[in-house]
Amino acid sequence: MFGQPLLRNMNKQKGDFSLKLPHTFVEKMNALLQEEAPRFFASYEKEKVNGLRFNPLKIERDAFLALAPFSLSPVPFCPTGFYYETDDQPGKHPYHAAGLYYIQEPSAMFVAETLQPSHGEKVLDLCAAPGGKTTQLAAMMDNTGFLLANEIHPKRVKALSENIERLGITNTLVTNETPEKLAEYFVGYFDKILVDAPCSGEGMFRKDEEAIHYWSEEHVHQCAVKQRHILDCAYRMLKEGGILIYSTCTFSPEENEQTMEALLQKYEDLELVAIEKSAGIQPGRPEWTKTTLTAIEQTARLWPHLLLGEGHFVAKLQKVSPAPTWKGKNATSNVTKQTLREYRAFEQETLTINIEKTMYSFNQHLFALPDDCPSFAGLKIVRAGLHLGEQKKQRFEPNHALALALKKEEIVHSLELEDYTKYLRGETIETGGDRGWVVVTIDGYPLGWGKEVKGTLKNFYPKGLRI
Ligand SMILES: C[S@@+](CC[C@H](N)C(=O)[O-])C[C@H]1O[C@@H](n2cnc3c(N)ncnc32)[C@H](O)[C@@H]1O
Repeated sequence: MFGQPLLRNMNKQKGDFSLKLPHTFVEKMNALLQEEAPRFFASYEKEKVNGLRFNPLKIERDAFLALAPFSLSPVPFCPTGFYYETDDQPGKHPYHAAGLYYIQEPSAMFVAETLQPSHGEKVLDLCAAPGGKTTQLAAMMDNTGFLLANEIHPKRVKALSENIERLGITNTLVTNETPEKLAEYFVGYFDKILVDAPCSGEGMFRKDEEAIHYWSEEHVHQCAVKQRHILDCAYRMLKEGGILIYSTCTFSPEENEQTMEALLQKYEDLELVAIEKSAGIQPGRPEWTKTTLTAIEQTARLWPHLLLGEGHFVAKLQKVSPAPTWKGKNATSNVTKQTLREYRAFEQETLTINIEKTMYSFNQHLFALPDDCPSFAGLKIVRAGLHLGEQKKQRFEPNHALALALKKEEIVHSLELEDYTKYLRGETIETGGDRGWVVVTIDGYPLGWGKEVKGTLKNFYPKGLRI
């Protein structure tokens, strides 16, 4: 349902936010922006805007708009993105648990749009948690090809993995590695790489006031050093002709224009590719580089005073000369006949489809690997494609991820409920049926498993997700 959140939000005043901004940051932005600075600082007095992206892996745009009980208006630079009103609280709706959308800051949606991965490509999201861009990339790839989503921090990788599960993503390997380790494995492997870099977060001050407390000039410098190191690793993993996207949510030229300038000076075979700009998106600033590099105008800046969203920087580069080619092998199945037989017996009873992928088992857990999945021996794997379930004594127990990756017509027994809170709270539900494995659906969209035995549905909604 379309509403007018833009105008209402634009007019909401937030109080004197600029008073909380670090003094040195204010001085620096004044010096950089000069006569534009008052408009920039005025944006801190406005309420932040909220965004969500519907999930085209599960629902089409018109069906989503007909179903969503929120006030929505389109984000001009992302076809799947919408602004919503703060009072809507889409994160609390069962449609969120069903993975029909991902809540994401609107400017952040522009990054994956710039990468534009195609079906069947090999794509790396090197700094991926909590998964805003990974989930967008996987949807653009229509769950085909191979997507490696990596996150260095063990706690943050869990959130990434859960979001991938909720959105029904099946083409992704989730790893918890350093960029250096991945660079040893994947020399010249990827068609497209996203480095959504850790940064000083200046563009998020309005959304996340904690970022203000972390800010210092020293932190900006440390981030710039870290970013260059991550980019070195990304460069090694890019194949000839491959595309690299670099993005931050900060304003500082040291982390943006100057990081790109240093990268281009270091690697002669990297070239900037022009990013198409519309809807208030601005070019990067040559005058903020050390060598007044004109080509930097091809990069993009999203400013909170010029569009409805927070601050972002995006650059697109291409590797133009021959690169070493990948020498690795693809993963092969390690599954025993017995495990496969038990899974197929479950599948025949429960699903109307056969999942024909390379099967892989970690301990008793069975996964359907993404197409052309490279061998991952020695890497810290958090999720390997679609988690089908666990082999228990003489039976197969399906995983939550499988329910969330299915369409209603792929399920033999499903159950619509009048009251979803009971299911999402993990309670047992009296159904009167005796059908075995059942997928609980909301308006036909899977929420999770239940096992219906002698009139009662035993609840398999994961404990960690219960409300
Ligand atoms: C801007 S956030 C990524 C946001 C994510 N792409 C999304 O759209 O949801 C940057 C990520 O980089 C990770 N990071 C921090 N230090 C890193 C390093 N040295 N190498 C790789 N990633 C790092 C952080 O943990 C963080 O999750």
